[in-house]
Amino acid sequence: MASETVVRKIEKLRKEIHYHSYLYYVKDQPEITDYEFDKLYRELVDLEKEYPELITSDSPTQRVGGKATDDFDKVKFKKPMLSLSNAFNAEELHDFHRRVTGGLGDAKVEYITELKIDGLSMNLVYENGRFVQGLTRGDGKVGEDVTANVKTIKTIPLFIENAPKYMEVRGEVYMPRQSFIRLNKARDESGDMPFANCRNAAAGSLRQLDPQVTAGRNLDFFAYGLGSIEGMEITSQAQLLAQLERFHFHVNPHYKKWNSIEEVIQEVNQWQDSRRTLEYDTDGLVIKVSDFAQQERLGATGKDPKWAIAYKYPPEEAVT
Ligand SMILES: NC(=O)c1cc2c(N)ncc(C(N)=O)c2s1
Repeated sequence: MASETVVRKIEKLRKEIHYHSYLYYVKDQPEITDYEFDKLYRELVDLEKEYPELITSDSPTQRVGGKATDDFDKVKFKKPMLSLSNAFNAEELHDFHRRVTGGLGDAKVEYITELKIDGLSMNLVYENGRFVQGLTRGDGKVGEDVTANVKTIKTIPLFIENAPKYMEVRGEVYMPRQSFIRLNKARDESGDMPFANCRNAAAGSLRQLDPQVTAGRNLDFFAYGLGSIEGMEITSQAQLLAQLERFHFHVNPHYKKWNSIEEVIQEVNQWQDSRRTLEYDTDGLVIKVSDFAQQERLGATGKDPKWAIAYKYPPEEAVT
């Protein structure tokens, strides 16, 4: 039976490895060498081999631990995942603004803009800080349980310090462009059909039946929202993004706050071309009323929230 010192040693190693993984994969600012990291990891693997009863699902050694499955369980969301209505030009953004100010009795509105990532939306469930379940969006009411595959995504924290009792984090799983190009080259060489775009490649990689295959696809995740939550008070989208960063999630850095729809329109125009320099595909910008109380007041019609809209860029001409 493991002694108290072994238990403490294992917990210390896990915390260190989680932290250095965050620095390496999320911040891209490692503080130790790969050699030192590998030594810590090897030490934990050896201790867990010696004391298997101490292995927990949130240990960094359990990222690629799941077994292959032949289908995914379907799970009902506590809080449905809404979809976004679209705007395709400035006039439609003015219409959105008129609806928002009308619905808020002309109160002052702060907007926040975030890049719309071309991937697949996910719901990640954390209980007392431990990652316990990853669900695809599905139809917004029922998602598919792809937990074993989600665990292989290195920027998704398996354990969060000072987390609330229950928290659902929402965001986008995506495949960086460089990984997409490498994957299609390998598929071409092995005679497999190439994926049409990054989004299809991410969806195909996440819905793999074998987590070992998913682990090799270099998927990433941008956190941007919350599902059901207990034990944490957040009052705005801007505050939420800052809190998700403090929880060590990968948060897309290009979010900005604005006090007028005219500034939002300028931001939308600014990204029209410059988004092509990013390392991942985007298909627009998401514009949200930042204040959560104002979001509540505006509510949602059916599936679409009235406090957010997606501005969509025309699809890029496919490179022939
Ligand atoms: N369907 C949705 O509600 C969203 C979809 C997306 C997406 N693909 N990328 C970014 C965000 C965001 N930052 O809010 C959202 S929100």
